[in-house]
Amino acid sequence: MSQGRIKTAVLVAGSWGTAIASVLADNGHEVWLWTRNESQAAEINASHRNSRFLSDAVLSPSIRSTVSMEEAAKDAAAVFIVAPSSAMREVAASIRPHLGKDTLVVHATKGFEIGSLKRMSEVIAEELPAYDPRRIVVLSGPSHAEEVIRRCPTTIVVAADELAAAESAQDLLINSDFRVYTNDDVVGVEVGGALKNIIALGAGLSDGLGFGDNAKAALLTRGLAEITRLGMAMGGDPMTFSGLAGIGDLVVTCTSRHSRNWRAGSMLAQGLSLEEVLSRLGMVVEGVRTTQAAYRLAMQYKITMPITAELHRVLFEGKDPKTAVEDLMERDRKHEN
Ligand SMILES: NC(=O)c1ccc[n+]([C@@H]2O[C@H](COP(=O)([O-])OP(=O)(O)OC[C@H]3O[C@@H](n4cnc5c(N)ncnc54)[C@H](O)[C@@H]3O)[C@@H](O)[C@H]2O)c1
Ligand SMILES: O=P(O)(O)OC[C@H](O)CO
Repeated sequence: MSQGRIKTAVLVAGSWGTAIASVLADNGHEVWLWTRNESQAAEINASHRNSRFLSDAVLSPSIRSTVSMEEAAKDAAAVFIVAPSSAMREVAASIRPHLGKDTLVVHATKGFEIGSLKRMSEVIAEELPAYDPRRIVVLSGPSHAEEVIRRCPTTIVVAADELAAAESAQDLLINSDFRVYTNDDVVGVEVGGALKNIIALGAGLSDGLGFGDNAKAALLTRGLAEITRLGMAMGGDPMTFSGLAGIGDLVVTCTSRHSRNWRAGSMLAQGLSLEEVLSRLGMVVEGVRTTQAAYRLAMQYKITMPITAELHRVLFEGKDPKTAVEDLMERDRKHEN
């Protein structure tokens, strides 16, 4: 069922927010793209470009950018929060005064809050206490902004406890280039989307070290096993990890040249420090913080996550990546399942 043209707000104007704004504009909706950066808003409005994050793309002239949260979110029928996980609490809190009772809230962020280990929908629910948490929608799946903005065929999933909310998000976003499935497993979709970034960092490291295709297939397969173990312990449906937010996103992030997580891993393999890698990329690499969060979640839920644990040692304890792979290969013999 079509909702006709509605006012939408997209927060913030990074790579993924800009790509989602473009899908909404293509579908004929009124789009307000919020950023805290005045020169970025001016560039989007004057030249229809977001040169820092999607340098080759020309944006729809119907996308309007603003630094005013009130202008973006007031009377919006749907608000899409596409902030880095580190900024989620701050951005969600800043919408509170402007959010209508019936506004649809969708988030597309892949990560956990590092201090509390909460999922993003839990953080949003805390910051928007008057909003029905069953209507918070999570958007995830294999989707690089660089391809969505070129209208390459892409499939994603939107999940909410209340299926009607997920269907409203599906209705707003779906078109012939962007196929949107619904799901009711919020936990599985959020956890799958967050944890795949850890494995993508590992895949980049493995590729950077020249370990070849067998090693990468092993990382994806055994990575999916540990994602599924933790995801199920947190309450996710095992089937979700065979879907778009699980294996789908794992494949694209571990194999695409667009992936910042994969690129960060391959740069670490060249001997760059984590600080150098993050400064050279200049965009969010969620897998770094997610490795910290998942390492602690694995202890909390008493789940074995050997790849995550080794990556934690490489990223934060100065372990040599080659030694980490050797240690993974020399673990005690195991039964596959
Ligand atoms: N890029 C993709 O293809 C893609 C696809 C799917 C999901 N995601 C997810 O979307 C989220 C955002 O990633 P991105 O790729 O758009 O990141 P990005 O690095 O391209 O942009 C991040 C933006 O957030 C802004 N920002 C940072 N802290 C802020 C704060 N406190 N307040 C306001 N704005 C702030 C930055 O200025 C920047 O504009 C991540 O969780 C990522 O995993 C990204
Ligand atoms: O570029 P990455 O590694 O942050 O991945 C982006 C998306 O999550 C891919 O689905």
